[in-house]
Formats: sequence, C-alpha cells, structure tokens
Amino acid sequence: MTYLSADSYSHIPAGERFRALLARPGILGIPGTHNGLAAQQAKAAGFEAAYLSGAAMTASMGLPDLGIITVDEVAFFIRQVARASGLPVLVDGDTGYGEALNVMHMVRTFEDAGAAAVHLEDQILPKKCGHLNDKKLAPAQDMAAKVAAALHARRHLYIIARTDAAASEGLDGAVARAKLYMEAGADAIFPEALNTEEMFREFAKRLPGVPLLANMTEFGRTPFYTKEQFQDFGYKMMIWPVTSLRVAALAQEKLYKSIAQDGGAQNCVDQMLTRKDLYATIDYAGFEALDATIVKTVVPEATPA
Ligand SMILES: C[C@](O)(C(=O)O)[C@H](CC(=O)O)C(=O)O
Repeated sequence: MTYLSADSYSHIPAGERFRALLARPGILGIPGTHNGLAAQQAKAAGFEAAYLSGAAMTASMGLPDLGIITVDEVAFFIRQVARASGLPVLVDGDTGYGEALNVMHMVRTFEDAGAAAVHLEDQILPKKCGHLNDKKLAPAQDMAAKVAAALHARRHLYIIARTDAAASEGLDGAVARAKLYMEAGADAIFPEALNTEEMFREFAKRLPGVPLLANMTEFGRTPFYTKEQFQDFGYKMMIWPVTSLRVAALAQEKLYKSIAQDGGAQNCVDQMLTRKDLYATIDYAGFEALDATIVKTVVPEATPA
C-alpha cells in the first residue's frame, strides 16, 4: 500500500512504536538508511527500525559532519525515510543545533517530520565524529539541561543522551555523565567510541537497567562486534550508522570512473538494480493502481454542430 492512502498510516505515534520494539527481549538492530530508498531496502531485508546518521546525511550532501547541517535539512531526510518505509526512525540530533530552546525546536520539528527517537550529544560546536581525536565536551550540567529541555518539548519522541566523554574523561567520566543525563530524564544512553569488549561490558555493568545503544561504525575506534555480541555485552540497541552510504558511495565512485573510461555504463550493468527491481522496491505499480482507482478520465461529450 502506498503512503498516499490514509490507512497506510499507523495511528500509534512513532515514539510509542519504537518503545514497543524495545519492550521485547533482545537487542534492536537499527541500520543506517541515508534516504527513502535505502529505508525501503532495509525494511525489505527485515529491519523494523531505521537510523538517520548525521555523518551519512552530511556526506550525501557533500559536507563534513561538523554540525553545520540545519534542523530543516534533517527534517527533509526524516520525512522521506519515515514516509517511504513507515518504520520508526532514530535520528542523529548532533548537539541539538544550539542551546535549550534550539533543542526544543529540534524535538518539535523532528516529531512533526515523523521521527520516533533522537540522540543528543555532549560535544560543543564544531562537533566531530565521536571516533576522532580532540573532541571538545560541554559541561555535564549544560548537557543535562539540554536533555531536560528535550523532555519538556517532546510528546512521544524517545530521547537518547550520547556521551562522548570516554576519550577525554575515561570510563568513570562517561559513567558519571550518563548517570546525570538519566537523572535529567533521558530514556537511554549512547556511550560513544568505547574501544574494547571490557569497556562495553563495564559501562553496562555500572548502569544496570539503563537501555544502552552501541555504535558499530566502520573505520572508527570500536572493533567489529556482531549484534549478538553487543546483546551479550548488555546493550539494547545498536546502529550501523554510515554503512549504507559507504557501500553506495564506493559503487558510485566505480560507476563514474567506468563511464569516463569506457564512454558509457555498459560494463556496470551487472552491478545495477534493474528497472524492474527498482520499481518493485518503490512500489511503482502500487501508485499507478491507486491512481487508476481514483482518477477516471471524463471524455467530453462531442460539441453539437
Ligand atoms: C553515529 C555518528 O554520529 C553518525 O553521524 O552516524 C558518527 C558515525 C561516524 O562518523 O562514523 C559518530 O560520531 O560515530
């Protein structure tokens, strides 16, 4: 059923649908889906929630992930991913684009665009990928105030507080911040850039009962762990944030080189989604069938001579 039909919509708010997924036993795997088509493909593969990564959104715009994307640009991505897939979407809210009022504006905008959950981090601008060096942290109390502001604005959005403190303040610092953010009302914690199994386990042990998110980004500080391993470490959610963008970007790079070199894309056809499969993914036929049930061409009577 296409998104155009009102009965394709769930009447349950996205945040509540996300909470329901978390209420089940086990870990929730949430793949990065950098546009609506990617979200449809993730759903077809069996995923039940989608992640919108700041790094992937900005890279797809040809920009670095330094906190320069705006709240309305992110809302454009949320709308397409939520609409195309119908999945609850967890969105990277970076630092909240400013202070308390900006965080509240972000929450309202993201909810209105169809988001289910957001994560908000304790870096100051220009923020960086959590796996890079020299990140600058906001005072813990300032971040706690942002979490409280987000709660004040949300109707159903699930609020995850991310702490980037492990690199500069160690595990003790990260745990202390996480506790403060939970006291401020966060629904869950995202400890960023932990780099050993022991760190992941210890963090979880020191925050019993707190839902935790693990980030399995590639080319970062975290070694490759599977969903089953993160579950065993005590984590409730995990993301593969930039993975779809990285794979698609390499395919694109090869394509452009090939067209430039061969004068056409004839040598890449076996790496393409066929027209048939692409149309099936976006339900082209469903839109046409819907149109046929609604639009009936009225042929004008012949004008009397
Ligand atoms: C999770 C993350 O914030 C993102 O934007 O997806 C990034 C991912 C990355 O740059 O690899 C992060 O800071 O970890």
